[in-house]
Amino acid sequence: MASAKLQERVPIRRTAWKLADLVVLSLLLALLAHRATSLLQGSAAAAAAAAAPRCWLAVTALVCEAWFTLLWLLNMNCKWSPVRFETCPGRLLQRGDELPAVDVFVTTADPELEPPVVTVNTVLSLLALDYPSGKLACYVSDDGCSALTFYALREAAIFARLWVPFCRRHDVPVRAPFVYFSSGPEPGMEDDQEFSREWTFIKLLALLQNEYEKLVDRIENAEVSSLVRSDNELADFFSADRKNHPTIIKVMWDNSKSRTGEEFPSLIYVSREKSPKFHHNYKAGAMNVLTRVSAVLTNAPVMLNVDCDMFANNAQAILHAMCLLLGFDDEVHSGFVQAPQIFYNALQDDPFGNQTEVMYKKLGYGFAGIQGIYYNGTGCFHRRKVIYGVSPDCSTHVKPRRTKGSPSWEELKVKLGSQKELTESARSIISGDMLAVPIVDLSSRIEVAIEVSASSYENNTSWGQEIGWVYGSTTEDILTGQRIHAAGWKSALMNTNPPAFLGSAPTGGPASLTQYKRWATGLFEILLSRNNPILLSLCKRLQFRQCLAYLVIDVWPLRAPFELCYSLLGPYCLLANRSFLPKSSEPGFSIPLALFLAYNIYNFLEYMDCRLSARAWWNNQRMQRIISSSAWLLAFLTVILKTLGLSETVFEVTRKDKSASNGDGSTNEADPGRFTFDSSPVFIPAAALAILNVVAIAVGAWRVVAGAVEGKPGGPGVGEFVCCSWLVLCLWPFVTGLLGKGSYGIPWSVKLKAGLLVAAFVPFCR
Ligand SMILES: O=c1ccn([C@@H]2O[C@H](COP(=O)(O)OP(=O)(O)O[C@H]3O[C@H](CO)[C@@H](O)[C@H](O)[C@H]3O)[C@@H](O)[C@H]2O)c(=O)[nH]1
Ligand SMILES: [Mn+2]
Repeated sequence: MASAKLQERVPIRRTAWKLADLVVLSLLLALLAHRATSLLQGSAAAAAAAAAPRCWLAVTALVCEAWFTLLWLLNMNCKWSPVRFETCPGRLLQRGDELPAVDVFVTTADPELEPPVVTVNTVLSLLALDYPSGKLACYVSDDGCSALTFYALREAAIFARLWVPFCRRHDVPVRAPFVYFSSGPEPGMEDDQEFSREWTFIKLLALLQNEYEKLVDRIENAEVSSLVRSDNELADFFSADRKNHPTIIKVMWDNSKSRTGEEFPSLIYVSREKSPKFHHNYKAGAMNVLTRVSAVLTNAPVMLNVDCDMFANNAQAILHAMCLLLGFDDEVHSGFVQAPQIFYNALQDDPFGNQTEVMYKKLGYGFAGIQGIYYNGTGCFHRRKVIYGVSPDCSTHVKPRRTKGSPSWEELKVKLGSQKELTESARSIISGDMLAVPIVDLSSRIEVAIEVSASSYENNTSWGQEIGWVYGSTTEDILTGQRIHAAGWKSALMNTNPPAFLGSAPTGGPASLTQYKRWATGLFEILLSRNNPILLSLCKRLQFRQCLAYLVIDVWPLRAPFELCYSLLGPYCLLANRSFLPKSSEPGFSIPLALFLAYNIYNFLEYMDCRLSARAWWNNQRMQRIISSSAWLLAFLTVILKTLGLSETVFEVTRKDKSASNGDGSTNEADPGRFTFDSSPVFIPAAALAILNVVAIAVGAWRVVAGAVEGKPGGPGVGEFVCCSWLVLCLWPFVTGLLGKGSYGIPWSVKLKAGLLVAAFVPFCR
């Protein structure tokens, strides 16, 4: 086996980075020490003078700085020992072994926010992947219960009959039609072929392009209301209310009916039952239904899940994943295999700070070196048995009795629910090897599939708890990944060139901040739940360092109050004529100065290390301040309100732009990189912070000019001015937004509320 290793785990050396980590850490500690000693001296002096110590300003600063130090330590732990994995799919093919079947899940929820053309491209790219057609099945979950999505997929299935064989025969690199047809024929593809073959190829290509354009045209101009009435297959949608309807499952294509040479994987449409009586648990609920439906239909031992906007960008994606699923001596090393989330519509220099590339390369590889990369919700291959809550040491045989920490077969049956076909399929998955034989005739099993997708099916079972995708957080991916790691599994980061999948990142202020708010909300829900990493590490098998690594992400919403507090200190001091940092004349001044420089240089170098631009660094560090004072802060407050029973958290679906149909990644916005606003409350705190800092600088500067500072030794110095100016630079989109027009301007309602917040703050600065 060693001669033909399918994968290699390569530790990444980072000695210089470790030193830099320690430099920043020691500066943070020096700052804390300086703060603590001057606090002690201050209170001693106050005691001697029998005056009440007025030290709360310094105490606030100390608490925040202690928090920042803790965060730095958490980050250091996470990044300390990164690894990457190399995969060799060529060897997999050479081995000629049989490959395990894969069930592919695509989720969509709203035909308005997620245009069906986008979903269709994703599905086509997956159907055409390099993998035996009989071993792949694609399930599309439609939480929107949309006739249009159904119609689009049915049309796509017809197109797939031409598309899939074409892609495989001509080894098309990217198999999402919109990418292929927008990039023109691959250079070299026709070069070395004879003239006649080239000519037929070009003719075929023209035919396909024409067919694709017709497909897009049909989808975009479909008259849904008349279709539902005239088309028999669409009749189910006629009276369907998306929040209250029975399950609709249709086999759009059954591969076993393919003619030889024209095979392509089965395609199944699933719109699970919705009923006002049951919470549907958003994407996690959809994934659990897909898991059960596929269990009774094709029951593949491996499941791949992608969001509807995430097309396969590397034809060998599944083969690479197989290298990691099959390539370890012990399968515990790859409970799941996650591909990085990379974006195709990425705007230059990441203006909205949501391309997360540095996060992947620094934190993601760091996680990979501990217990494994986090599950990211999309582009991930799961072992089905892992999803069934099986722990690594009980995986080869279903024990009749309980073995340490793992459920017995009887228990598992209760947990999975009583449906016979489902429990039987689960039994074969848990006890069998990776080569369980798929069931052939799909249409004979539809009734059963409908049964297991009922809203009430999960009552008195463990779905959403110990089995399947975990409920209770709008960031179900991190939560589910944590549960898998807590069961003792490790995970592998799959890094391919070109990237395995590409998705779309939201653009514009409202969409980006809403997405960050949802993530932070979900993360806070995780922290407050019994599935928080600390408990999982104490009571289960989540490794301690992995727990600390998860905390780096999970504490996003908790960072907001600390960062807000700290960013209020500067303007407070300028307004109140006080200071919280050492003066430039004092020896302690060099500590915050060095820290400020070291921290920013460190971050800047990380961007350089990832081959990103200086502009991308600036945009991200700026967005960090904006996100913290808007999205994370609101998420923090929302969850507090939810805990008090005053509000609910919802999964707000991110809008995906339709660039998949026009093919050039362009948006309607004149300047897509410029920050846009709407009247959402998420903008209020950041707008208030921008106004406050501008006012504070004006007041502070006026005092300097009027010479009012000299008389008072405790007044602000350079440090406070730098803090406020830096914040104004970071919040610059908001500063210009105060005067901007249209979507580039902050709406009056937001400005008014922000103004009121500032007015409420100023009286404190006396
Ligand atoms: O009720 C719902 C809501 C959402 N979705 C699907 O969930 C996916 C992710 O939703 P999206 O709005 O695109 O969220 P993003 O912020 O882009 O997604 C990231 O964050 C989510 C967790 O917050 C993860 O689930 C995703 O995989 C991850 O890409 C999409 O395919 C949706 O169709 C459903 O199926 N049902
Ligand atoms: Mn998305």
